[in-house]
Amino acid sequence: MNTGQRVVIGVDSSTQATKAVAVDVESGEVLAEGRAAHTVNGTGGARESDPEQWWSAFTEAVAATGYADRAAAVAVGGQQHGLVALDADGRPVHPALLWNDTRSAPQAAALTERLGRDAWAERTGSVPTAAFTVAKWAWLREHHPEAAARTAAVRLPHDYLTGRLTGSGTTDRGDASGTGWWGEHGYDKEILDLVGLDRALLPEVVEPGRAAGAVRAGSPLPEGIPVAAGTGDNMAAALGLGLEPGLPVVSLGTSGTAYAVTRGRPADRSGTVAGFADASGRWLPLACTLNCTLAVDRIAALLGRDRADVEPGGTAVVLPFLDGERTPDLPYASGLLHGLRHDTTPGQLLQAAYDGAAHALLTALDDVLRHGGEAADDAPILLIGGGARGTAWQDTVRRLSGRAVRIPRAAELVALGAAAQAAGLLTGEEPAAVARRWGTTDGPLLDPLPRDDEALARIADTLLRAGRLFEGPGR
Ligand SMILES: Nc1ncnc2c1ncn2[C@@H]1O[C@H](COP(=O)(O)OP(=O)(O)O)[C@@H](O)[C@H]1O
Ligand SMILES: O=C(CO)[C@@H](O)[C@H](O)COP(=O)(O)O
Repeated sequence: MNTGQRVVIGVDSSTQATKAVAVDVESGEVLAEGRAAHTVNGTGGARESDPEQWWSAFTEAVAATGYADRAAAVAVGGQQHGLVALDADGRPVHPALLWNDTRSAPQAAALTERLGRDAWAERTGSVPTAAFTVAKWAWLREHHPEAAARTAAVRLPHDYLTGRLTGSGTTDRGDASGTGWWGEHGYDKEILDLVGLDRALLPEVVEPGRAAGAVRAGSPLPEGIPVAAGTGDNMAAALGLGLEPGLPVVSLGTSGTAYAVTRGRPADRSGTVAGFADASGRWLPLACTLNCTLAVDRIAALLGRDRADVEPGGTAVVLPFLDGERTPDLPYASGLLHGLRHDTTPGQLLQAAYDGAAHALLTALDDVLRHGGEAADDAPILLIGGGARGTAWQDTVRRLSGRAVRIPRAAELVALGAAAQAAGLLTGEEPAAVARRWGTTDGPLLDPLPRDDEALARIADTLLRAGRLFEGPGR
């Protein structure tokens, strides 16, 4: 063992699992990884998890690295938007309402109507959809008023875990920007009043580069080591990639996301692009879909095929909106198959599911770059998340974007971003600079394929004509 070696732990508490990496601060070598799964409960539009289970998974994944007792600093990246409402003893008053829970769609629509799209985009950077915490809090108040009344603290998933480590209520600008009640100048009192939420229930927003606190007793980590602010998982991945303005990222996981770091503050009144803050003082315009790898894997299973077993050609369109959809904003949608012919093959249907899942992300990419004002038309896409390992996903992104694609060899970029934030506390460097020094984007560059405008047009046309099939109750 190298006794002078400094090790940090970075954690990704995502929808399906917690992943932890132990990283050498100097070289960036990932020394060990740990993982523990979560349960997501709910049918129809409901998606809930037990925050206590996140904490158990956190301790299990961190301990599984084998480096917990040697860690010099730690940070947590977490799934965005989830509502964790705690009572005065720090216990959840209700299971956490996750980012992909669409029951809050009516509340999002009512809130959007109340202030108007322009005001939301101007004040918070985003027009709220069902994903945003503000809509979830409004849903909780409406459907479980007794739980809302008992709430003494409102947290996001990464705030909850950071709070379990430090004993303090903290968040950061990146994750706060996904709530719908935070703007460039802090919490928005008028929006909080609109949803009857007391500012005193919210965590302190820790400045980039500052610590959230120190580890207290009761975790596998050494007492007293610094805990960095942490952030939302997409912001953590941006740190983990050492992202510079103009470089587009597409992440293929439970959610699909397309984003870039920008110097300008985005404000898209159409709502396609969310104007998130990043974790370092810049911005992170981002488009997010609810149906990505899980939906395509489900369709492969229905077809009885391996997920890589795709075939080109045909006229079928699959809109794999198994969970409703957020981009486009169709929370009541379900999956749709159109354009089936006698000669359509199962492999073509599976390819159509990949195309349908990638379509919204890749068409939103230009908007993402434009809304931050730093478009680089021919920059390669950095392709990350579990799906980036699959050749069918890689080829779909190349064919529907017309861009080259780089596949970073580093797999756990959210956890690595959290590790870079923790390392930055020790070395005084910017976390993104730490990640660049670690060479986290190294990996193969795949050439672009000619953009398949025909497939894109076919999907766009089906979406347009499906119209009322995707509408919800009362529309
Ligand atoms: N080799 C692969 N090819 C295609 N998809 C993959 C591959 N390996 C993992 N996946 C997909 O990656 C998903 C998990 O991605 P990940 O980014 O870890 O998820 P999360 O969003 O929960 O962090 C799984 O749903 C799985 O379908
Ligand atoms: O809601 C969003 C982004 O706005 C999602 O990207 C969540 O942050 C969940 O991510 P994963 O579980 O897919 O990592």
